[in-house]
Amino acid sequence: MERPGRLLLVSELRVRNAAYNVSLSRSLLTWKRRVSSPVYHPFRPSVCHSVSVSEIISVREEDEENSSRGRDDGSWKKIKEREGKNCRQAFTVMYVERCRQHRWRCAEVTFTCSDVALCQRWVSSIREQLVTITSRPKHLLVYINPYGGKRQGKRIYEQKVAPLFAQAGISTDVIVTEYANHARDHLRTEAELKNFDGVVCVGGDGMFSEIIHGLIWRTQIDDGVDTNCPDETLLPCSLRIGIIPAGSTDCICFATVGTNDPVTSALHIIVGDSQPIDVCSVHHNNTFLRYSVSLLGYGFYGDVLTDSERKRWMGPARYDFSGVKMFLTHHYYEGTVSYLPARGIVGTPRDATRCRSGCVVCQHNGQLYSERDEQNEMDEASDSENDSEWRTVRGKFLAINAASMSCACPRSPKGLSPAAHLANGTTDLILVRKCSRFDFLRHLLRHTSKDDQFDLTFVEVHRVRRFRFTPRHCQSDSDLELDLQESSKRQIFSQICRDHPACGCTPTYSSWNCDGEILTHTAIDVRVHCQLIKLFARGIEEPAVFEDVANPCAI
Ligand SMILES: CCCCCCCCCCCCC/C=C/[C@@H](O)[C@H](COP(=O)(O)O)NC(=O)CCCCC
Ligand SMILES: Nc1ncnc2c1ncn2[C@@H]1O[C@H](COP(=O)(O)OP(=O)(O)O)[C@@H](O)[C@H]1O
Ligand SMILES: [Ca+2]
Repeated sequence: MERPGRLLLVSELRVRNAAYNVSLSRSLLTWKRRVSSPVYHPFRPSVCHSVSVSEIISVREEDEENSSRGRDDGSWKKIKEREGKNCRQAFTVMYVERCRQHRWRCAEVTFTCSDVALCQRWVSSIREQLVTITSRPKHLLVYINPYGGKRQGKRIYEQKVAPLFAQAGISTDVIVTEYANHARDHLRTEAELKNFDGVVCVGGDGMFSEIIHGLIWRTQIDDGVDTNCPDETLLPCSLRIGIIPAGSTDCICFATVGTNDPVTSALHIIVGDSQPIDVCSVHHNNTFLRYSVSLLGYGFYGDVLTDSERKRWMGPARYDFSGVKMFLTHHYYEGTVSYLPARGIVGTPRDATRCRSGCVVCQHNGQLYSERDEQNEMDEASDSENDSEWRTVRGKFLAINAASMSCACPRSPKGLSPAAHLANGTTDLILVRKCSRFDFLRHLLRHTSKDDQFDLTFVEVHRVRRFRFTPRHCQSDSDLELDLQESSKRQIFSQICRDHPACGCTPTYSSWNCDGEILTHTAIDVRVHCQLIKLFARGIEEPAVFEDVANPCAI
């Protein structure tokens, strides 16, 4: 709990019908019920509330108009009734209240006082403090995908988010997209970005992906960066991005906020949170393909996505249907994965610690203390040049997943890589080798339980800065010769399979699932760009310490 510092204002005000000592400092607004009797009363807890100024959404003076209309909760009406016609002055403070499971709500408290001037002084003092918070956005560009998830994006925005933005004094330009890539192309070519303090997307991971593609492209083009070159250092985007979850998985929102709740996301935007995020660039033969911030998955997750796109009419349930189907199909894919292990970093994918709000590892870009200075001097391109560092794994895989964040979502609350960091400049490369259906099910089920999904002989995980994948049929001749023996065996079986298509013979290629969008190429070169973008988020908060909950004013 923050200490209040020098008090700016202290008064005795009333909340409902009780007298409170109310104080305002630069960091805290506190209201504590006055105790009429000095005798200690063990069964009447001292009622004391404290709100960080940074989490006050707004303050409004209650006026005649409000009182005659009667607000939704009727609180001012009740005050008027209690106080009679000779009414008192009142003001209402709206602030963030934490609920269960990382949800935030907008709570209100109405203070009354007998003196008009005092009431106005309170309102203006609180407003003055809010104005000093420069990280809060004032103008936002909002894109709504009306087609994602359960097709509720527009309703969610209009009913749950727009009223909160209005209350917080945020003005918006809203665009409801009319086709796929509308938002991306608008950001690339039309949007007057200098007029905005941030961009908000209402939709799923695919909609978020459109926004980052537009913003990253715009930032690089403005500075003449060649995005087709995988070794180019990309420039970070200055505008923050807010995600109002209205998609099917909403993994990026869940993994950065801890819940998929539109009101919580709106409040994180209003208070001006900022969370840097790593971005992977995906190239094929020196041609840029896509960016990814959460999952790049080949094999199982690629197949689930491809199959589920044909069943969009099912809504989010399509993933469950295709998930079960692809699990039963049990396809594996051959290829070569090469990766550049992340050196000189804090942590491994097998750590018990988690990336949480204010993560110290991410604050230092994942670098060890001793390595930071060296890192500053290091030319990042040398990563790709130092071939001795690259490692190669060849084999048959059920899944190849690169998780640049935990990829937590309601289906898997701890995610594909629970210890992954949001902003340490690495991605966790998870290789699931061909195994029995039973073993693969054990691995998958561990995404939903406390058990370690990596503690299996056929699973390996590496924290990397860069990796490449080549499917077997794209490998060089010399590579292929190594597999000659096995190949002749396969030819016999593939003939049998052509004759009996129902035998379930595995296809040659899968597709890459790139944040929920299908990639057009299978051979890819992936590189992590540390903290390329920023979200209106703060990472998942640890649950409040018991002491603070029980006694919020114990400071
Ligand atoms: C048979 C038991 C299976 C239990 C497996 C549970 C594992 C679930 C892990 C899910 C990780 C999801 C990573 C996130 C990917 C999203 O970017 C992507 C697109 O999201 P959106 O645009 O919001 O729809 N979602 C998916 O690819 C869905 C994967 C679902 C797999 C079952
Ligand atoms: N107006 C639109 N009509 C059709 N597709 C759209 C529209 N706007 C965005 N899209 C595309 O919809 C796809 C799914 O969006 P997304 O927000 O990820 O929802 P979901 O989570 O249900 O997949 C994305 O590929 C996105 O580019
Ligand atoms: Ca999607």
